Amino acid sequence: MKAKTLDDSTLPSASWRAYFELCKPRVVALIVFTAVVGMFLSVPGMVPLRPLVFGTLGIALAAASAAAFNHYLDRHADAQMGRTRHRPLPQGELEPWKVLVFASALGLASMIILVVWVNWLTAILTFLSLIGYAVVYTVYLKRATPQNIVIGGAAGAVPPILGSCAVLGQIHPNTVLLFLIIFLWTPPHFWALAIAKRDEYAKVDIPMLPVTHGVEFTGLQVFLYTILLTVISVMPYLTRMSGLIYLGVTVILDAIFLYLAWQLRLQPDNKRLAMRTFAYSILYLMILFAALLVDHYWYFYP
Ligand code: HEM
Ligand SMILES: CC(C)=CCC/C(C)=C/CC/C(C)=C/COP(=O)(O)OP(=O)(O)O
Repeated sequence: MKAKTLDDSTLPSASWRAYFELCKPRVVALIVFTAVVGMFLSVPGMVPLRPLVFGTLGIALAAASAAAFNHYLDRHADAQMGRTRHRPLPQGELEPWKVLVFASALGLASMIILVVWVNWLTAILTFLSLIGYAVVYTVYLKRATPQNIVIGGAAGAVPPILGSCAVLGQIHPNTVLLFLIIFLWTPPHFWALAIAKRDEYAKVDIPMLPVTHGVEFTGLQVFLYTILLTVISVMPYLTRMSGLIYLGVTVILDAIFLYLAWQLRLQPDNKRLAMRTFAYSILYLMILFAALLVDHYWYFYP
């Protein structure tokens, strides 16, 4: 544990910042955004207020809980990697038992909100995503196979289905397409970062693809998954779920992603390029989901 001084974790604000960081706020923000888009795409007009407010809150709390469990369970590996060394647990800003209580409390609050004010199906599916990420991925898959993020990625791809379920009480077929988009986006998103950080993963014996199969093979996989992503990303237009605004935006987004992934395939040792591809992947998903939303309402309120 770090010595207590007046200018760090002993101050309440520093402690709140640490708890906030446990929730991986930026990741959770994008996850929640995909869930909210799933809600809006399930109805022609405005989403009823109750599922909108409580569904969003319940899903956000579950994702934050999963993130906090991940901080707790990975605290030893996190202490050894430059990218994660600054986190609250490796820094000794919080004691592990407090993080466990915090993560459990968020998870419990999420379940109560979803069961009482939303519906059982959303609560069950959200719970499965939480367990999928916090337990199946973090505890088992991450250290078991280089396909860890492909399988574990399913948990992060479910939120649009959760959003839709919160509104309709059932799974809308359109949101399965949104699930597939995030599912196929995850490998290029993460493997681009893993190429850049492969030495750190090797140091802590985590079998990420660039560690087990090298950067050339990983670069090829990033490119191939980006092609699959391109194909699935135009499906909302082809199935008439979305219109020309969505198609126009997506084609541009895909072209840039394909270009970056192709470059990465040619120069898989280029860490700067790998980080640029990773950063772009986040922008890609954000803009694609925003385009789905704008497109949906453009045709209802032209
Ligand atoms: C198994 C699935 C996934 C894996 C393994 C993964 C992995 C990662 C990693 C290692 C980082 C870097 C975090 C850091 O350095 O603090 C990251 C960042 C990020 N990820 Fe993912 N991710 C996954 C799924 C998702 C999903 C589903 C979303 C959202 C829909 C998402 C959104 C983000 C965002 C927004 C960031 C940037 C965070 C920041 O700037 O602090 N990720 N991801
Ligand atoms: C609805 C619901 C409950 C969703 C949960 C999904 C969720 C929180 C996904 C987060 C994805 C993510 C940041 C994975 C990285 O974990 P990592 O351990 O590989 O990365 P790290 O080394 O940065 O911690």
